[in-house]
Amino acid sequence: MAARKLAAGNWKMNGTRAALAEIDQILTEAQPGCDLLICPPATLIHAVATKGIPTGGQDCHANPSGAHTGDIAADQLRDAGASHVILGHSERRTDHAETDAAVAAKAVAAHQAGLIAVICVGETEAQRDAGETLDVIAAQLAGSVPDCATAANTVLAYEPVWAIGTGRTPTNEQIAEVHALMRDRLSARFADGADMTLLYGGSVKPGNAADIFAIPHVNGALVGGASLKASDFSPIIAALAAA
Ligand SMILES: O=C(CO)COP(=O)(O)O
Repeated sequence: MAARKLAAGNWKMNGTRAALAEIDQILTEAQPGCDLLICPPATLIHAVATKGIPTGGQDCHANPSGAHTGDIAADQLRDAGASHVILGHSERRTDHAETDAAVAAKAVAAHQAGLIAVICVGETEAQRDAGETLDVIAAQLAGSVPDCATAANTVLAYEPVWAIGTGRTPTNEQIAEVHALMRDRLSARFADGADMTLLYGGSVKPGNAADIFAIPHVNGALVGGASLKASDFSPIIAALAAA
């Protein structure tokens, strides 16, 4: 099997039920050969999943249940209709001090619940400026991706922290360098690492999507702001389908 193409939208803390009309519009733009995923806020997971589009959470707890006010278990996401969960997003790593080990434990919980883990890695601007990007990514991959990862249960997303929500993107060469490293490390560690879907995320827009999808080992995108409106997300889906 080859890596599947995936256009994933991360709605972050945006959207109320009024936003569900966008899902209907996005569904009309679905393309053969390109998987779709919407990760809405937890309050909308069930409603989005009910529309028949693959749906993901944005985090889960490492434990299956218990006294963890405000948290959500992988099984609960699954019960609400989710098939995926984003883990280790830089906003979680920063806002909630999530370590690589915590992300890996969440990924194990996600796999046990039958969810596909979308595990995020990415360097800060200071780390890039210091020439540490490849070391940072390699360390995050080693620490955040659990041994039970397979191409069927895990997707990786490279999201440079400095490119998220800023309108800035790395050069194609910089993206290519990181995705090649990811492919190498995953292939060396996992029997089917060559088939794992690798996403790029960070200021993906209709205007830059086709260029980014032409980069080797970029199998799709994890899109923030431009996934909130079908008018922005649909051309990105079309660009991926055409890549
Ligand atoms: O963080 C992101 C997706 O998870 C990227 O967000 P933007 O597309 O808004 O830069």
